[in-house]
Amino acid sequence: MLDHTTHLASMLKRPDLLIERALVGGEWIEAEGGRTFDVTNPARGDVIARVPDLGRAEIARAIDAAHASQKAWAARTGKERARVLRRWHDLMMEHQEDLAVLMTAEQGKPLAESRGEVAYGAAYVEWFGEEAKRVYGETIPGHMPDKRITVLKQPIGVAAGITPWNFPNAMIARKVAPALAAGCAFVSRPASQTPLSALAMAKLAEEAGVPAGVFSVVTTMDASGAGKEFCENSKVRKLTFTGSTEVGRILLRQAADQVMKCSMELGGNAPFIVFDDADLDAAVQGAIVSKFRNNGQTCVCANRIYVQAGVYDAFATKLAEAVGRMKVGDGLEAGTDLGPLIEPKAVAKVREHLEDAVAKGAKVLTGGHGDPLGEQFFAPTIVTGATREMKVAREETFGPFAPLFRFADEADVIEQANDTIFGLACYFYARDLSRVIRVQEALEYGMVGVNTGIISTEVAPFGGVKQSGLGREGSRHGIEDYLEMKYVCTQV
Ligand SMILES: NC(=O)C1=CN([C@@H]2O[C@H](COP(=O)(O)OP(=O)(O)OC[C@H]3O[C@@H](n4cnc5c(N)ncnc54)[C@H](OP(=O)(O)O)[C@@H]3O)[C@@H](O)[C@H]2O)C=CC1
Ligand SMILES: O=C(O)[C@H](O)CS(=O)(=O)O
Repeated sequence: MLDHTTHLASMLKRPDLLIERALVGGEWIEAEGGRTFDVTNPARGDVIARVPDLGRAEIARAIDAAHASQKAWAARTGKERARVLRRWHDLMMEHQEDLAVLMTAEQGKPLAESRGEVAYGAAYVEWFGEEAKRVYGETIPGHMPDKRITVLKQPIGVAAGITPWNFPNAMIARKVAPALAAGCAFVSRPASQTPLSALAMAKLAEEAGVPAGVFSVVTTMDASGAGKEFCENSKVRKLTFTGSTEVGRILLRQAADQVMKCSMELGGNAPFIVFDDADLDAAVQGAIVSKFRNNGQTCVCANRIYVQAGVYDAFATKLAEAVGRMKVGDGLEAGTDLGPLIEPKAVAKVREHLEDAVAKGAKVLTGGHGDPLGEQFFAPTIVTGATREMKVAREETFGPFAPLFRFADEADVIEQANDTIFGLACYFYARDLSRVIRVQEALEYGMVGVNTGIISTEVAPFGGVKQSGLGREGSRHGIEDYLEMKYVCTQV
């Protein structure tokens, strides 16, 4: 008899990558008592998988296995760990299509974006495989004739990660890869909406030679329970989280009891600024990719679009024309630019920000309504006349809603752009060199796109300031969060 997985499995070259088990200590297990939760396709609403709903006892078993296997993994040379990570990268790319189909099925993004995300996640694995060979210590000239000083870098031990649904592959790769490269072991708890990508990645990691216990994936509906186990279990020495600032605060409070090392990639409220000397066509393309990638469901999306008065109308017209050409649809269907939002509450957030803006004087230029395809689809929307009194000026929309704010001059827009508790990404378009230097220095953000709307890459330090997070992921800096520094003073 056909079951709920049949249709999706039939789309895969490797149907065994559609996994309904959790990976705990090298074993693929069901939950105690067979408890499961459904994974649904946000475009169609159908159940595509049922995965184990683990409890804290099973999560603790994964942590125990990580603790038991970590020292042997750390004892391998960086070169040996690099070889395993390279193989994992190669397997992810070899199975890019299957991983992309699984991602679109569970998250909804267009297949082309899913393919891109798989390559992006694999790039982090490749990058940190290379970094595994470059964990350098240092020697320091002694402070006394009979003293010798060295500094060692050693893996922190067991790391635990909680990741969101919006990038179900890359957010895991961006954490697991540096951890394994450093010699740590890792327990991953993916978002309940999108566990399939993580489980498939774990299968390929196993095939690449990651030893049993070094990388576990614990699926559970009890996000809070998983977070508490990670923060309270004395075997865990590192917590890494990507998600909302609200949940980040909860985890930081919980982690404080063990003074646990934390990395936090949290919410954003990115300003996208178009000065009157900008290349308007380039700015429109940058706004499209920054605002509508993943249907606006990224922490680095343009959330507020500021346009200088002299080019406001021209920019608005061009942007509306470009947005009008975007196709809303099922991510698995060719030609789709914008899939469904992840769940009904995400559509409700878009409607809330739209209705609030209109009530406070904004005008809908395009969109502003749902889509006949279903309740989780929403038309890409632009409003003009946005002001700082509106909710969208202070809160992350996380959807296809583009408010255009008009500004007078540089000082005006810098003040508005920085008037937020967030500080993750920002973007601006200008061609005057002095202005570019002044503005990039004045914006209070961890990442700045200058004449570009897409900045994410494994070679650069990704992260925010203020309440957008702690630490950096990617680049040569990203591995430091999984290392401890040890100072050795030797009497000679
Ligand atoms: N910085 C970023 O990249 C992201 C930012 N966001 C922001 O967060 C908002 C809400 O999105 P949402 O997905 O709900 O983000 P959340 O922060 O609520 O969820 C992110 C992850 O944290 C888990 N989680 C939720 N509550 C807890 C808890 N108490 N302890 C431990 N883990 C927990 C979630 O589990 P589960 O989903 O299973 O409940 C999920 O895996 C978005 O609108 C956006 O503003 C969201 C995603 C990514
Ligand atoms: O969490 C996110 O939104 C991602 O970090 C954005 S990106 O790294 O894919 O740009």
